[in-house]
Amino acid sequence: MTLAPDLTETLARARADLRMGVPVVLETAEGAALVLAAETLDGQRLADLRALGGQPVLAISARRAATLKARAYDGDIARIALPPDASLAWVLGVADPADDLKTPMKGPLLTVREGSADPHRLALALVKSARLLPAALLLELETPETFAARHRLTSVPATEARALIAETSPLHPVVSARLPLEVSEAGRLHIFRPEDGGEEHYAIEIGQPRRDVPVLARLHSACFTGDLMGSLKCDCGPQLRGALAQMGAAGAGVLLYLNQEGRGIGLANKMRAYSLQDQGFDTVEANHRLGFEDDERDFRIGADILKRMGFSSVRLMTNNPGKIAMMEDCGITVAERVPLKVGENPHNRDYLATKAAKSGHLL
Ligand SMILES: Nc1nc2c(ncn2[C@@H]2O[C@H](COP(=O)(O)OP(=O)(O)OP(=O)(O)O)[C@@H](O)[C@H]2O)c(=O)[nH]1
Ligand SMILES: [Zn+2]
Repeated sequence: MTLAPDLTETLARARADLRMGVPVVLETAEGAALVLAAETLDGQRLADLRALGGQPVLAISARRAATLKARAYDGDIARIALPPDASLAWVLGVADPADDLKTPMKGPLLTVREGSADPHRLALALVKSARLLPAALLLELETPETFAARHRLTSVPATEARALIAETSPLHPVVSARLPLEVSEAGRLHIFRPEDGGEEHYAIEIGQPRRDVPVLARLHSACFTGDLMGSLKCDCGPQLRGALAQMGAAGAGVLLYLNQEGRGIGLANKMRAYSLQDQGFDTVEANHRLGFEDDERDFRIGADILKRMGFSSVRLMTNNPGKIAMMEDCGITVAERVPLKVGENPHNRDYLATKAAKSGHLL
């Protein structure tokens, strides 16, 4: 018997540590590396890192590297050698594009090309899954065997973690209860919880949809600003209410409310993107400058929930062809696309036009 955490639980701990600014250790085939998330780094930990000796490396995504004009020898990521005199502000400036225009980074940024980039890639995947900016400091450890235990740090076996982090965590139904809604008194809310300590996702079932014919369905990604605050910058609120209203009128349907705020980058990063949009960048460019892809959502989650609820075929309410392709890939038949065009206003007109031009949304 062991009470020790398994790999999934260890990764959840590592994410929590990184969010608080606590370093974690990656055990690699060659040794081990200390990892710190750039976003939550502080002056003391930077000094502690330097005191260990060696050459710290700041890993960023190729997207961010393109903005900073740093060479990304590793394809999808770049490894910048931390200059000896680099301050905390310097590290944060590489990670966060907020002041790119006001105070452009002074180059050239020296990027590393020798050795394996695998630990750096994994570190970036970890900080991203912790909803932090995709930038991490790594230092190869001289005495890997005892380091984590001596400093009471979470230690992650890199090879096994790499495979696990690419997978979608299994989801389990927790509870469901009757929830009368304005659009239909026959509402029911289901809660699904992932095994990896991540956010729960919800399904709202309206009426008693048949499982043997395509169900009217909507995969809605959380948007705190649009869904709850009535933000005019996007069309999420009207889409959410419009979809529920159509399901209510039809007497049956299922709406998945997926907690993938900001197309999977989290609310804090979405607000960073909004700041960049105020500097003149569009929704896609803003994500790229932050180091993210324009859409970081994992749509397998939605397909898994539908299957768990017994649905295999949907009439999908969306304007996003990517969602349709992803559902089909995940084994859900999209029998019909039901357009969902509501809520255009002067503030979101450019946002919607960009989605049509760059993300292939159907107008
Ligand atoms: N990163 C980022 N996310 C945004 C921005 N505006 C809205 N979002 C997020 O985008 C998601 C909206 O997704 P959906 O409503 O599923 O929209 P969609 O993928 O365009 O597809 P359909 O609405 O189905 O046509 C929500 O998670 C919002 O929080 C933005 O400017 N930047
Ligand atoms: Zn929105």
